[in-house]
Amino acid sequence: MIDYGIEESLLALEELVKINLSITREKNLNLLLDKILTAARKLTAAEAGCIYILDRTKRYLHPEVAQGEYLHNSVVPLQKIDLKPDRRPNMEEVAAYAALSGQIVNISDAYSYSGFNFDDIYHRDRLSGIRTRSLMVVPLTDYEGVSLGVMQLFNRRVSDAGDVEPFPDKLEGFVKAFAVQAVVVAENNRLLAENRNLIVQLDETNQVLQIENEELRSRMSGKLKVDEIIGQSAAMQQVFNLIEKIADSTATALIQGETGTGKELIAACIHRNGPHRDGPFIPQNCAALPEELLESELFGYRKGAFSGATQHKKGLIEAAEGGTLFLDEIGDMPLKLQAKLLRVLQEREVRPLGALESIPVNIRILAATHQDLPKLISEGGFREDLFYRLNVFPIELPALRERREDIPALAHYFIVQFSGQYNKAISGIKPQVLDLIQSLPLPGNIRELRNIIERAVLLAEQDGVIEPQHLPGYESTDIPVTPLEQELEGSASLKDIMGRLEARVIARHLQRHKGNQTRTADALGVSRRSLVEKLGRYNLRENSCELN
Ligand SMILES: Nc1ncnc2c1ncn2[C@@H]1O[C@H](COP(=O)(O)OP(=O)(O)OP(=O)(O)O)[C@@H](O)[C@H]1O
Repeated sequence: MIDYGIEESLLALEELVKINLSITREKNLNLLLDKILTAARKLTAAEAGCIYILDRTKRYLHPEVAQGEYLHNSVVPLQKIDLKPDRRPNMEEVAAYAALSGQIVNISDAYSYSGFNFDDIYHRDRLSGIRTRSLMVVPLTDYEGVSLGVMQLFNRRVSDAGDVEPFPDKLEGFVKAFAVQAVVVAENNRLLAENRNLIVQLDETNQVLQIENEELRSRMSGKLKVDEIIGQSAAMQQVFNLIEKIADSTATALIQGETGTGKELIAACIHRNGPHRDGPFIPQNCAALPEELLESELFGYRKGAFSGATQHKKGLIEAAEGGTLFLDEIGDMPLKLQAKLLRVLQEREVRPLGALESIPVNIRILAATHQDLPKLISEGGFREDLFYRLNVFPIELPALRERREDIPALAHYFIVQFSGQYNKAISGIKPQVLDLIQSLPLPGNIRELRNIIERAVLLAEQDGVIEPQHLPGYESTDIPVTPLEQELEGSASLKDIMGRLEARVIARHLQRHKGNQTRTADALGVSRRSLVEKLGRYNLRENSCELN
């Protein structure tokens, strides 16, 4: 044990450095707290001690470690301490007082001091037969005053045979400095542990999602291969059921859904699972080309069919032989081409521009649209007969907002995809980011979600996780607190805060106007009577001269 005479300060400092080194190496938070307490007891020659840690709500101090015969094995276990019983600061309980005020409390004899309620200590002493005399209560705060908890040290006894002594005042600064160091180490430790937990949690979530997905796929894919299509929602399950029913046939299907809901993906899935799977899958967007060009793209032409036709060109219908032609945005197909397409569907043959003969084709035709085709029919923009031909098997794809439960799995899927593409090792996404995404309107559906995740992966740390600031247009909802607000917010109510602010402003103006009430009232835009009333209320009268 160390006694702090002036000449022994150097020795004590050396001891402090040793202790600091040993606690810096400790990774387990509880063991670390235990080491901190051992060290503090050594520094102060305290017979016993304990550490309380503040919980996340900042409301309760929880006993974490206790040392010394009558605390450690006590028949009365240490209880958690409420910092604000009945919403009022608990200034009676010494540990609560130290935590709330940030002050060290140093008491030479608990039995002759009446400033705090020591009933618990007296009760424990009665049961243990040990008398608590001196105690030092140290708030565990870091350099910025952020509180971790409180350390209590009991009964300074410099030698085993000696009496209990008060803790010397000059020890306070020393213990406080030690506490700050210890808190920083503990806080870093806690953050590290939290980070590790978070990563483990993310890994677990990923694994769960992966397992769920695999299970789902194996259930679905008794026959159906739905790789690359994420969708555990009931709405998507229905879609998979439908696909399974038609996949075996060569039936035409009309896939309807908003932009970005995955129409092309579903079409490719039908193709992959159908009898034409070994043939080509050829997609063509009917809205992407003007009429003539679309016609020659789809139907092809013979040499000399028109002025620029210098050689034969096979159309996509012919090129899709033995496979699937996917006509996206079919609602935008011009009426003339609709008539020609109907013929292909009915006759199963195609006649290129300028050809005399038709060519038989064995293809599957799938079509998709985001438009309301019956409405288009009623407006004369779409052929009814073609609609019925295509609509043999309608598949309605739900918007992403109708199946938000799929968002986490989709997000993870895209994270993996883009992490690979951009050579990053992103390990997951924070739950609150998923919450944020799930609350977005997402009119662009899965394509929009995919873009959001691609951007987030690019912005995230090389081996980090996706955080809120990686989302587009993210603004922190934490409004920064000014130092003045911080200071004033110690007051209990808004009225109290406003009062203190008003008093400060008036005092400052009074000072500026050398106590002259009339000029101060003018400057503040209030009547002199009102100013006088406020001066009384805030006890500022002596700062002003009434006769001016
Ligand atoms: N269920 C899904 N699982 C994984 N990725 C999906 C899913 N649905 C769509 N995607 C992806 O979202 C993007 C948009 O999908 P797709 O092009 O199939 O939508 P679309 O409905 O055909 O869009 P548009 O109407 O604009 O043509 C693609 O990158 C696709 O791979």
